Amino acid sequence: MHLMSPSHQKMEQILGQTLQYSLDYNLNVHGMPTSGSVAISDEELILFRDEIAVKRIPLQNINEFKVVQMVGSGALQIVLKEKTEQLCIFTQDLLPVFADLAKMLEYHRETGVFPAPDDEEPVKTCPKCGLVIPEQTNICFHCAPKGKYLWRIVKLSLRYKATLLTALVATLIIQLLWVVFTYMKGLVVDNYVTSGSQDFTGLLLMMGGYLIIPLLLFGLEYINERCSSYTAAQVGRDLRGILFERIQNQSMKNALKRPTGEQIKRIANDTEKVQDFVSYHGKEAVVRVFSVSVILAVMFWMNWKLTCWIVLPIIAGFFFSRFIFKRMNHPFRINWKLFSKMESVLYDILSGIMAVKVFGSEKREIKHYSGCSEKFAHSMYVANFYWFVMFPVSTFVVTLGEYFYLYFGGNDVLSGVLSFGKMVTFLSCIGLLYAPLNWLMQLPRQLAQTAISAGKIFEIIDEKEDVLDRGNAIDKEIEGNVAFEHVHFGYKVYNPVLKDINFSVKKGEMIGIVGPSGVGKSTMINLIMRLYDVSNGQILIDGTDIRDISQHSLRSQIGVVLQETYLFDGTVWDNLIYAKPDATMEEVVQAAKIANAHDFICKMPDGYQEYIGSRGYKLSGGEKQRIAIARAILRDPKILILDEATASLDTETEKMIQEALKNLTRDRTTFAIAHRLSTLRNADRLIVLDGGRIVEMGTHEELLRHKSVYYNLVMAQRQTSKLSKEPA
Ligand SMILES: Nc1ncnc2c1ncn2[C@@H]1O[C@H](COP(=O)(O)OP(=O)(O)OP(=O)(O)O)[C@@H](O)[C@H]1O
Repeated sequence: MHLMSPSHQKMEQILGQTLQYSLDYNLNVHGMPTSGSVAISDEELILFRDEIAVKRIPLQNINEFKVVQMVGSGALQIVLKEKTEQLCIFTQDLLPVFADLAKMLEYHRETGVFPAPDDEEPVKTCPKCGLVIPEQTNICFHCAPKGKYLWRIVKLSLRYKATLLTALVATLIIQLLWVVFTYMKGLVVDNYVTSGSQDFTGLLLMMGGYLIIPLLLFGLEYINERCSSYTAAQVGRDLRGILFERIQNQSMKNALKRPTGEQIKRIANDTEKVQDFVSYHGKEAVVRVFSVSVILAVMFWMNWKLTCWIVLPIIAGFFFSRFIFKRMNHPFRINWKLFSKMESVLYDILSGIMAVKVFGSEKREIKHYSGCSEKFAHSMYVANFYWFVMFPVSTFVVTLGEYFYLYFGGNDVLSGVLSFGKMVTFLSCIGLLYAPLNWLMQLPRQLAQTAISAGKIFEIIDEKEDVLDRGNAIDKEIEGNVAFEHVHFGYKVYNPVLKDINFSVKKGEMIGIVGPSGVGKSTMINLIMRLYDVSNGQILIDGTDIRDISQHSLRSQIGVVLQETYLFDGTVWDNLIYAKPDATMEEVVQAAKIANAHDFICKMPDGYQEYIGSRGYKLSGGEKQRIAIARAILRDPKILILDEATASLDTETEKMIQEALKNLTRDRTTFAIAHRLSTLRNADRLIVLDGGRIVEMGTHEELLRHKSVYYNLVMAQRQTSKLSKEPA
């Protein structure tokens, strides 16, 4: 449930009835902070103030719900029979949430149905803390279980148990060897230096034995580095693979809700952070904790009283870092967001470099990007501020132990309780102890960053898909009969674009879809391709609901030519065979010939192997379009979709492309959208949309005779064409 205040259940208890929605407002009439909620049950709207129901209005008495924007705030209003009443006021950030609530209530008023919050996500608030979840995320980062994310990374790394454990064991042995090495130093001092034994041979043997340790350390370091790097590289690869696959398979709705730059950041940058954690920080954390435990055990064994003086400040330091760590998450989250924003802006500017140049907005974009960069730099400083405080304070607190030791240990040596060699060994142990401790004190910063990156990765991986293959979905060879039965659709369920659409098309028919801009023509073909699922009703292909056909099978039998053809960075050949990777040379050339593309391809210096650059920038609009048609021909689709396929072309090129399209549409079910109505004159039938509904259907001549919406559109276009001297 998304429209649910944190006190939703409590309000249900107070009222003794189930609530459909509830939302908290936060300002009183004077604009001062207050706490209250608006709750909607099946029958009533109830206004709560400080958990007391202060107003109850039957829904049937309300004629309209609306949200008005004020200076820095907003208000929810209801229109009753005689008056308009302001129900509550809230801060600007809650405006979208309340606007969604108002739309959903309007939808209920018109249809009697409460849009199910699980069908749609108009507003997302965390049920635990009540904070609004940002639109492009599905989790509340305030409450997200950071430890769980880190644990999932560990589990992923366990796929490479052998190398991971080898690295871990090698590092543990390295740490142990350092302890032995240090202990031996004390033995040398006590037995050979301060004892006055004059045993030079013994000293030499001892030093010889010493040499084995650095040699072992060398070998173990090599094993450790090799295994760690290997494991990290594999985990990074796996994570990028899983994430990329997930992003590829997500629905259009999910794909569009995050800026591209942000998705790139997640795949490239966040997986790298996780990789660093696996290769270094995660494993080292285990090893350093182990080292600290072993060294402390040795020290307690040697002299527990002196060790206590060392341990007390460490405990104080530990609690201090814990306190700071909790406060570091929020600034690092902001820092992540600003970095992601900076990447998105960069991606947007670079992708639209043509528009930037055309509008001469270089300076504006430089300022725009610098602004983002500046904010990011500031957030980095703020995020690290806690760290600047924590690190020196913790280091000071922890090293106090060394001062205590020097004083009390020195007293013991002077009073003969402790040997000088033991004191040296103990001092070395303190040195050994502080090295991992210092490292561990830096860990919170790394953990905070890794947990945020891991959270962002798992957020996408765990995302609930809204367009899924049904359990019994089949791969079906389709013929091309299409039927819409009572189809309703809205990108937001309470904001319908298409309403009760009914028609059926026989295989091989050509259907033109016409209507004013924004009426839902492209939406209709998006539904045929199942880029979105209908909100109500069904679309049948050869009598089967398209939700029962696997998405791969369905889309592989649909060909699309859009107004804006997307060509990938590569050669003409690469782009042509994108539609059919196993196409032969003959098939490709044949398709290019039918699409009237072969001649211009052959005129290019490298012919089919000509490199056409990013988005095919070396080609003209008409050439790109003919490549797109050749691609559609190669695919040999049963259903063809032409969305403004000739809109941006001059008359000469359009003629050429119309010819190519005629070849393409033969014997295929075709849905064509075109604003230039003359291009649809030959369609078998035209579907005319207005206000989200089909208002007319028939041939060009029939609809002209009908003298209604289509007739008016044609006349209006003829009028404009006369002025511009273009064919209508
Ligand atoms: N991904 C989307 N998310 C939310 N709303 C959308 C989305 N795509 C389109 N819309 C809205 O749906 C409505 C129908 O859009 P659609 O593109 O289907 O219209 P159209 O008839 O094809 O328009 P045009 O002729 O201008 O291309 C518009 O109000 C549009 O703003």
